[in-house]
Amino acid sequence: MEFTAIPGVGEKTAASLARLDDAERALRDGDVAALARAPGLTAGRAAAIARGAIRKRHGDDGGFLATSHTRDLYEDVLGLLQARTETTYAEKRLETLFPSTAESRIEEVRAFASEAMAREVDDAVLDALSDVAPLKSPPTQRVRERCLATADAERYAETDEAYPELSVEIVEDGRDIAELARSYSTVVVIDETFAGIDVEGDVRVWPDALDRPADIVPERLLNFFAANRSRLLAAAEVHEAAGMDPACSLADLRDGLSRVDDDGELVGDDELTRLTNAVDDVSAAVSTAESVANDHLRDAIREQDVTIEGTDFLSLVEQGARVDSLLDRELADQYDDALAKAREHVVDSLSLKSGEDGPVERLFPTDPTFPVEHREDVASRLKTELGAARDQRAARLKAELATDLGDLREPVEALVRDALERDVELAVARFARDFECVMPEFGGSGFAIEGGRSPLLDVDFADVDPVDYTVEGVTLLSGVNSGGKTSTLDLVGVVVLLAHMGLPVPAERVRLETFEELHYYAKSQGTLDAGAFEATLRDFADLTEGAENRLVLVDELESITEPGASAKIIAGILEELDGQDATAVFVSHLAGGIREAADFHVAVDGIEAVGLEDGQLVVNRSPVKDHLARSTPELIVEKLAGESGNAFYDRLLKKF
Ligand SMILES: Nc1ncnc2c1ncn2[C@@H]1O[C@H](COP(=O)(O)OP(=O)(O)OP(=O)(O)O)[C@@H](O)[C@H]1O
Repeated sequence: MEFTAIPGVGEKTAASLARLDDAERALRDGDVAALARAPGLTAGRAAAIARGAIRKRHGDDGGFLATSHTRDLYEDVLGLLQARTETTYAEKRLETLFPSTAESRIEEVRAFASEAMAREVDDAVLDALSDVAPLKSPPTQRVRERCLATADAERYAETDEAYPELSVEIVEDGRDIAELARSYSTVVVIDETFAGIDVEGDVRVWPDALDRPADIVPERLLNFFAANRSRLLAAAEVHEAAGMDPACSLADLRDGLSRVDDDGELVGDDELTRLTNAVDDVSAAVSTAESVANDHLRDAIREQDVTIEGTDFLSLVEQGARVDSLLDRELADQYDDALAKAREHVVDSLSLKSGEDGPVERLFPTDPTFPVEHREDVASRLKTELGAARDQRAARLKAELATDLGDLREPVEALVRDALERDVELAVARFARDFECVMPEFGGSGFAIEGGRSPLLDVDFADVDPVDYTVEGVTLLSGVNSGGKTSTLDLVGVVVLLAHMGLPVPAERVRLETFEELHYYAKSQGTLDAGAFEATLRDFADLTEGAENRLVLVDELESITEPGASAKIIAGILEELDGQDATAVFVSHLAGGIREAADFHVAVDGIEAVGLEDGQLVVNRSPVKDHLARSTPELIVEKLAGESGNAFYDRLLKKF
């Protein structure tokens, strides 16, 4: 695949994507986590690239979000979905859902969303999901006790790249290999020519070394699983709690993970623990054994009546305190006992097995001496032999575990991905549940919303009054202050955006046209100066051109300039739109003036106050079709006219 063909992907990003193993799959699935593994790509950029790839696949030019306010509204809608995720992955993945004009794309997401809405939202699943994250690659860890060797300079580079954990050594002959075997516990020679070589030490000739990472560096797999332990266990839990079909045996996964600690070291093997402890305890055991022997001898000497011949006594006096011969003669048996006790202590405290205690025999001098001192070279030999036994066992166990984990390496990617994707589905399911959504139907012209409730209102969703609103063609929306005109435009915008994203909408029923563009203009913050007015007018001039089936939502455009001029401008824009088959809703308090200025019959809908209750307006939130709603001042004057006997209010009311 030509990555540069994706909108927004240049040469540099394409090169980065090419370094991924599974870029095409990741682009197809919108797998932002996998894309973000490409060097230099952030999760946000990965989502943008995934969007570009989707657009390209569906032939969508990406023009739906036509104004900055439309884009803001999309961000708000996306935020509501993202707030219902447990994982950062799902948060980013939701960014690959965008309003599209391509029917195939809308259909694709609708199929996904319909399935998602059927998912049960279970707290245990959400709990487990909060600990799931994309699998990470732990940093390369050097392994110092093993090396690779080759006489072939070409294979050297390849091997060095394949095994960054190990030293790769260039050798010329058997002597070089023997030399390496003295420095490393294990030497793996990768050249066939050395097959059958006979040198001392652990030397293996594996010409297929490049295909055997689990044998050569089992640590790689162990570290990977150790680093991802909590993510993997959480993904396993998600599968169980949600009753999903896991990509690998969860029992095997848990068993494998129980055999390695967080540092990638083996755990759970008693024999390895015994050997590891023995190596660590050799010095302490030997020194305690020495004390045991000396204590025994001291007691024995104390209790012994020593008869000493005159010549011996003379010799002692003349030669200094050499008592060895005396000990030999008088306490030979006791000395043997002392050594036996000392050796026994070493064997017992290190839990040595037969075959491992060879050096222990030679640990103390057999000729009687006092105080007894151990032989350091023998103690160190004991430590080296135990260390070698430990390393061999660890290497064998690591290789066995790496083989078991190796079988799980690929499936766990899918295991975690499936769990993360479930979070995306559950976000959609929770959104649909929280805002009582239905799947909209596409067809006809304009839109028809029944029982729509905006999730963006500043009141609790439970307190939002349902709104019915149908528009075909171009219409003005009039209504009392704070009646809900802006909220109605927001509702229409939200419903249309969600529908074009392929998602369910917060309403009882919705039918709508497949729009090409959504132009939404928010209320301007007040009268503009001449320059700003000109710029705004240019913006609106753009509105009069563009895709035929566009939806235009404009909130109180009149505030940009004085009412008379505003009415004319709005009338002019409406005329253009009316002639182009666009759908448009313009919120305005100037319906009368606009009608007068327009050269076609402008439809006016109205959000009406049905009365005043305790000084508060009681509003029917659903716009009434073809009805110019009375304004708040009119309602208040009417109220005063009815309540007080002052004829002024009656006269005033007639002016409305
Ligand atoms: N459908 C609804 N259900 C419940 N409350 C609503 C609904 N629509 C609007 N409101 C409430 O009315 C307030 C005013 O709504 P909104 O700003 O949409 O009115 P408006 O008609 O645009 O006002 P203005 O004429 O001042 O521009 C909202 O902040 C909200 O509290």
